[in-house]
Amino acid sequence: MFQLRETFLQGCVELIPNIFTDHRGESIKTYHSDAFKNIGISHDFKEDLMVTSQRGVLRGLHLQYPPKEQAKLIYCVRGSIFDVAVDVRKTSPTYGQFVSFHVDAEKHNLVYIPSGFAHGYLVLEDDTTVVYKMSSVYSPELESGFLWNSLNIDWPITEPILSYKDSQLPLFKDFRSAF
Ligand SMILES: Cc1cn([C@H]2C[C@H](O)[C@@H](COP(=O)(O)OP(=O)(O)O[C@H]3O[C@@H](C)C(=O)[C@@H](O)[C@H]3O)O2)c(=O)[nH]c1=O
Repeated sequence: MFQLRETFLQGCVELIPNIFTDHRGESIKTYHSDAFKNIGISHDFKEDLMVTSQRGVLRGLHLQYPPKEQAKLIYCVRGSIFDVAVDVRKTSPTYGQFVSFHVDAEKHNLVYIPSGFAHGYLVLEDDTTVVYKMSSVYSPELESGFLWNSLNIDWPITEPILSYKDSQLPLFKDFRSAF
């Protein structure tokens, strides 16, 4: 039901869903609990969020700490993003390493990011709408993160539009992971 594309960061994967097309349009299943279980993703997802942003907006890099850590399933329903996941699992051999994806409403790809990763994205087109499923509810007191450009990520922008909160995040080198 989903084509799985693994990355070198264990657990962080891209998924390509089947697309059913007929003369009326198309149908795409973005989530199926048994199919996800078969590829090792098993969550009782607790929240969905739909976020629209303009081109040049960068959100991240964010994570939420235990006991409300969040695995995320991300896709675009309109437009496209440069999506980044950074491994912050302290015992991981790939700690501090990252992977990026071009997530695009026209490609219909999805990205699954386990907990223990920081996440962020740059919006590539005006009126891009991103949908996330999250495995825990939003808990602002457990939010953490680090500055978007404090790792060597190849962001295709030099002066993104940031929230004030994101502009004040610490550098990655000063960030202490609780994972
Ligand atoms: C993320 C989030 C925000 N909010 C509210 C709080 C605030 O008023 C408004 C905007 O919040 P923020 O500025 O934190 O939103 P934003 O900067 O878009 O934060 C998001 O960034 C991306 C990269 C992620 O991975 C998400 O998990 C989340 O951290 O929305 C919720 O109610 N629930 C949520 O899950």
